Amino acid sequence: MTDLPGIVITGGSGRMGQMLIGAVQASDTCKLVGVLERTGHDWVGQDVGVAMGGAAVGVIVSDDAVATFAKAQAVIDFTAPAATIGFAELAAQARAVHVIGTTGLTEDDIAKLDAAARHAVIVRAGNMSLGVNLLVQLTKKVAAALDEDFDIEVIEAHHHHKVDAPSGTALMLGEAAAEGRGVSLKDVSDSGRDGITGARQRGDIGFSAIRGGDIVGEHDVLFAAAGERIKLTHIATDRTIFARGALKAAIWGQTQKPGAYDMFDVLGLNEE
Ligand SMILES: NC(=O)c1ccc[n+]([C@@H]2O[C@H](COP(=O)([O-])OP(=O)(O)OC[C@H]3O[C@@H](n4cnc5c(N)ncnc54)[C@H](O)[C@@H]3O)[C@@H](O)[C@H]2O)c1
Ligand SMILES: O=C(O)C1=N[C@H](C(=O)O)CCC1
Repeated sequence: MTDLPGIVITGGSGRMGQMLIGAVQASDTCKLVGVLERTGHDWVGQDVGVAMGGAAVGVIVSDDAVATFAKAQAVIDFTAPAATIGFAELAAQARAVHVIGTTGLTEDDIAKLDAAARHAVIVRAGNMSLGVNLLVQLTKKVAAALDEDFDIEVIEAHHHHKVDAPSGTALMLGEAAAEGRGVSLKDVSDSGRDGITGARQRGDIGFSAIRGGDIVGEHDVLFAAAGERIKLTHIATDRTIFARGALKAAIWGQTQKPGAYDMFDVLGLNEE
């Protein structure tokens, strides 16, 4: 039991943080060694089991990343971009695998993570579920099979607390569609339409975001042509699908060399 990889969960009180704590506690492949929250949060200093409304589990929520990461073989991080960038350097110093689910990262943020991955194992994905990662592959294949007579639109829906758009998943799907078409998403991306936008440009990949209620996460990739439409869909109804993928990544990362990885690597979905 004591040889199991020790996991630290950052942002422990969050929607994903609580889901991840539950998943680690229920797992027989890893153990919970630390939980981090931001300074000033009312969970800091409390036993995490008690903070979550149950019995004490012997793990006190901390706001000291250096001391907490020192106990970890893996840090699972679903927080916010600024926090994640800081954690990457500290996880690398602690030689802990850094599993990143945080979305809304800029190109500059990703460059910083790639720099940290020269010395550390980092697994990052905008969506850690098996279903979405399969959908990404399907999207690439369908986009490669169709020409620009088919307009590609990525439509996503999430709960009303979500702060970033397009979602990390929508961007993964858009990247896959662009790759299938042999173009760069940067050159064809069309998001945030409002007002007199002009007609749709042939070859563009469009994004639309819906925010409402408690929607966990829904994604459609629409291929629309004259006379026919194809729609690929993923619907998440339970956040455990993301936690399951993140735990898998944390365990998988234990045997990898430093580098920047994604869930395709973890799930063995990379094509030859
Ligand atoms: N990749 C995936 O599969 C996946 C799935 C779900 C959510 N997400 C992403 O995960 C992130 C979190 O989502 P959520 O719904 O759990 O959000 P949330 O707001 O419920 O939780 C975020 C938590 O991070 C904490 N936090 C922020 N800064 C911190 C810091 N410096 N130190 C410690 N803790 C800090 C907050 O206090 C909060 O508890 C978002 O970016 C979301 O898009 C990714
Ligand atoms: O709830 C969220 O926030 C989610 N974020 C990820 C994204 O941005 O795609 C994955 C789905 C849930």
